[in-house]
Amino acid sequence: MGCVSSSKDVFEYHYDAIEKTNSDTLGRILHDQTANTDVWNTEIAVRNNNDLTENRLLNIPSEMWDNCCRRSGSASDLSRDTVDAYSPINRSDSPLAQTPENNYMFGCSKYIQDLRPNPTLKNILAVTSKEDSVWQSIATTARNLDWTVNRVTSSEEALECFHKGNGVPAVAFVDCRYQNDKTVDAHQIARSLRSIRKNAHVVLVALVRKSFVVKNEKDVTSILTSGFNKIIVETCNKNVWIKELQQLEKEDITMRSMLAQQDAVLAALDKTKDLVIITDLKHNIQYMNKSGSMILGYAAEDVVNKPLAAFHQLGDIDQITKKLEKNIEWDGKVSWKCKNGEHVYLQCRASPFRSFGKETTNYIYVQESIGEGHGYPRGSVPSIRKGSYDLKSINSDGAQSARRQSLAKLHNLPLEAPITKVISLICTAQENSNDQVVQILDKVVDILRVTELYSSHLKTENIKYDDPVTSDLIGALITQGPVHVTSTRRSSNDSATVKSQPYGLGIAKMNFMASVTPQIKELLDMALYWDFNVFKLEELTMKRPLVHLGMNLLTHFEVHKTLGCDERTLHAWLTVVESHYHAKNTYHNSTHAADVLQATAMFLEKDRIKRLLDQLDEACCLIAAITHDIDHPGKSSAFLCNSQNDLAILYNDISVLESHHAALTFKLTTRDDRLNIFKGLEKDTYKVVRQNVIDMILATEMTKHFEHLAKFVSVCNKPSTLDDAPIDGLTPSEVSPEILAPTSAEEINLVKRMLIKCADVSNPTRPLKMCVEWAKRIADEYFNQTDEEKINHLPVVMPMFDRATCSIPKSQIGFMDYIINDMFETWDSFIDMPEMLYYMRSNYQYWKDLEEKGTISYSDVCKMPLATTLPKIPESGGNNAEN
Ligand SMILES: Nc1ncnc2c1ncn2[C@@H]1O[C@@H]2COP(=O)(O)O[C@H]2[C@H]1O
Repeated sequence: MGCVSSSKDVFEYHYDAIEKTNSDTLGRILHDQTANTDVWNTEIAVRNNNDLTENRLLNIPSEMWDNCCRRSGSASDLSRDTVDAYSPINRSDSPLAQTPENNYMFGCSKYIQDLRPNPTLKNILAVTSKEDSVWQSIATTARNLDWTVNRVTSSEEALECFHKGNGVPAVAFVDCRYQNDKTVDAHQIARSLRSIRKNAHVVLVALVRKSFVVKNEKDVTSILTSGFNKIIVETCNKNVWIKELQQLEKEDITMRSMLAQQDAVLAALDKTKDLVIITDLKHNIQYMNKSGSMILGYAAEDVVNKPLAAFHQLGDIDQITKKLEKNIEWDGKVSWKCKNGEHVYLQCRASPFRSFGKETTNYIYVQESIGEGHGYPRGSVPSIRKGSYDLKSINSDGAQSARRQSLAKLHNLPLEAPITKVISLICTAQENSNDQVVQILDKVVDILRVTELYSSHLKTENIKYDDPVTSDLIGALITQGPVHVTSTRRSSNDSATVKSQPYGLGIAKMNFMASVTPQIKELLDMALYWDFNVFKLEELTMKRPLVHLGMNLLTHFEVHKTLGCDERTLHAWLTVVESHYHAKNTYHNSTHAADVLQATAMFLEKDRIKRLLDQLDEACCLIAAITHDIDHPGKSSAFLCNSQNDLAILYNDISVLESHHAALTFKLTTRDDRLNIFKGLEKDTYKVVRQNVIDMILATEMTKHFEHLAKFVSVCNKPSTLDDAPIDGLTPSEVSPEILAPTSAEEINLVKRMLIKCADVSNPTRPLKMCVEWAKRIADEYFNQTDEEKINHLPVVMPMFDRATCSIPKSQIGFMDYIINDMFETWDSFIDMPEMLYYMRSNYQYWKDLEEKGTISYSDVCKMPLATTLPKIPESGGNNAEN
């Protein structure tokens, strides 16, 4: 007894034929007789024509099938190993299946292993008009093996069983022994059954007489062609039926279960939003899922058997296919051509797939789509794009795939951050753009995705400085944390301890100005001119310029009223604050604070700023200016880090000084009601003030200079009025108000940061006399630091700032070139302050001239007479430079 059945049977049968010479079944006779051609060909035809799905599931591609069948004429060619390896049942045990390439996308062996045949499938429908001993033998054996057996006596009844849908038999035995039996028409049953899709997986067995297979090759062919899977020769031998039924259960029914499972997998592929394409080895598309059709607009028939390259936009598909041909996975972006001529740019992972054996059998392309539960309209690509740009840099291992998923999820969160909106807008723009633009925009998106969006990529080591002094200065200013960390020596005299100086609270008067000398009063009358002489004030007030200028300007801006405190508190606060500036510092003392306050007040007077800021903003700006360097030790943050100062330890080497200035401001102010200028504020208002003041103080940190500047330029550099608007050929009426002055809270914050930053380093834009004085003072402070570093064997942060050798003009030219000039040009275009720019430019020239003359040292500069070199102030400028 034997049979010719499914593709797998062909191999196993073939193997049996090699192995066993003692043939006792007709099947083997059948094989022997037909080993050479027609029946095999017919069998293949049945497979390929009637049951493509099965062929795919069995993982025996037609070329392999062909090869093996071709070889069936010389059975000894086929080694046992090869046959075993091809056998789905044996494959998982075969050496081939256990090779390391199991990492490789391997085919169904795993699934076959995993598969547990559904016990409810063990039911047989016997279709025969005559219940003879052969049928009794089949039925008894089957029931003993736990099969359910039902019998019907006509074709109609048989088809009825399949049409009703419930409990459709897994196996149908059709009696084909009686050629003239009109009640059971085997061909009709087979054809009707196969015409209904849901019955495609039923195992149809033809029960025939021995003479049928021995003599009628044509009839064998015809019965297989009509849709039968197996031909079994009649027998009453129960052992034969046991073997047949076991084979049916283990193989045929298992195969049917797998087919059902594959259908489920295909249905799942059709439900996924990812676009999946499978090609053969020649890169012809074999399968594209529904998402593919939805996104690209093609029906499956449009693409199947077409070369993949026909649906690809750029020529780089070759690069992908070449990788795949070398069995290398490929990950990257692919531009697919849609049916309507548009293009979709998707992140794709292409993998070789090996269904069996050692060779690749297919290539699988999965394009990841992430996002909303939409019904895949063609325009739904933004969600896919989101995935695509997130996934760009990701390689091909599983961990990165997981990361890809979480990134994708992150981007799907309803985050309302402006940057996510921007990215979303860019993605929308990409949809209608050509590839070149898409690629450029992808790069833009990549840049936008970085967290430190506005931090400058201008690193110390990347800047080409004109000279070493500039290199030292700018490098030190824009570098965070400790420098020259090679030294492990600890400083023995950390200098940043907070030293309170004695101060008197009782002197505050309601009318502070009444108590000051006429000279001071006269000077303070000029407090809102750019050429206000703060050094004169320093001198007249015996180094207490901050209290005097502070009272003058804070009352001018009515800060006490805004804060709800009296002038007495204001005065007490200023007194305490000033006392916490170190008078011994040549630069970072209360005169510098007064200078920054004065510049801040001047900026606040500008129309554009007035329009933007309310009184609370003004108060915050003035308070931040007054306190921004409180308790400055006269050494840089880098020095504090290098010397492991307590402050550096407290603030983890991050924004050490600025953090300290801000923290001390609030500590001092709030610890004593008599000087607590915030006491009168509502809790929420206080929070806002605190936040604002801290933000502005921190903004003075020079390591963030380029970041703040870039942000300001990109966000706030718009025309202030419609009259200023005619940019890019637009007339004022054509300019929408949104592109004018900044309005959002964030934009206002940027303006305030820029304001205090400019005030903080405005000294090179002051009248020459003051500019030079500041330059000498800062250089002196730097020299002191260098001296101290050398004495204490600390890393020298700015070695060029050596009292004996340093070129002051060079340091100023460098400072202006890298920090000041661009910043003030930008600021001037925002607030319109020509005198500031005028001084800046003429001062720059002054330093250039000095450098040319070789007047470079600190003492040289000190000796230079300034009066004669003072420039003329332009019309709108100050009038007080010589005070
Ligand atoms: N005229 C100047 N020449 C060189 N450096 C300066 C000058 N003015 C200010 N700076 C530096 O700029 C820094 C701004 O922040 P700080 O006030 O903390 O410290 C300041 C000095 O280090």
